[in-house]
Amino acid sequence: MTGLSVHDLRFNYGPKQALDGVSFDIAPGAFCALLGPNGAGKSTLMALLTRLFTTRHGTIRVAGHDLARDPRLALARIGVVFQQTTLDLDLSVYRNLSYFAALHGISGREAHTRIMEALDRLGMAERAHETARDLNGGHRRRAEIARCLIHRPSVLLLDEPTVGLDAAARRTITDHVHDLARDTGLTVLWATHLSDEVRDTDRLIVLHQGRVLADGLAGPLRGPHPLADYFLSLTGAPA
Ligand SMILES: Nc1ncnc2c1ncn2[C@@H]1O[C@H](COP(=O)(O)OP(=O)(O)OP(=O)(O)O)[C@@H](O)[C@H]1O
Repeated sequence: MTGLSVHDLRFNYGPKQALDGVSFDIAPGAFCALLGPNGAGKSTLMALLTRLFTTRHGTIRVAGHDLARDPRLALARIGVVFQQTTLDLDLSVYRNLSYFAALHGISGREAHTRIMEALDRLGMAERAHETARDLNGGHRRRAEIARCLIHRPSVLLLDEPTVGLDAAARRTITDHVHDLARDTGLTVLWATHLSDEVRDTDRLIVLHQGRVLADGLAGPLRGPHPLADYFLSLTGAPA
């Protein structure tokens, strides 16, 4: 298994149990939507997957590397898009990506090739020399996703990456990331509370109050019902 594997993960904020025995395996090249209402535990899970938080309860394996035992190897295989933008708005798109490449020890011609390849994948090559501040929200997000690809990760983690974007920009970004999983074998974990971002062919994990309530292909799970109705019936919360 070279994708993402989580086993019996538990995490507490003091007396508050945010994750209560979360387990799943995501195969390489799969697009997995992590659907949960506010407070489900999505951000806590992302924080554990990126090692912002640690826990003694449970295991995480990234591309076969145990995150607790081999953090450097595991983290090197991850690309992350956080909820809040982390671009330097005063730099060009290209400089944002070349700075990130340098942090990963990639420079010169190799860095240039990877940067342009990544921007091209996200339909952003023509905007390489625009200042990040001048981009709209959707283009900023695409630049951030391109930046995540520079070090050629195996697993891409996105924490509600479409928050604040309009419907067209949300659609473009979800399409791009689905294409990435299909074309490059990248394993994707896409946290969202919006059921319209999930396709029937996606793997779907429903998280609620720190527990996995459902895990499978989205189409068969929802059956004849719209996904939003299925989600409501499981969690009592709208999506
Ligand atoms: N620093 C904290 N201290 C105490 N409780 C917290 C803290 N951060 C989160 N929680 C609680 O842990 C639970 C999971 O929160 P988390 O932010 O992981 O959920 P989420 O699914 O990401 O929600 P959202 O979509 O609102 O970001 C919630 O009940 C939340 O109130």
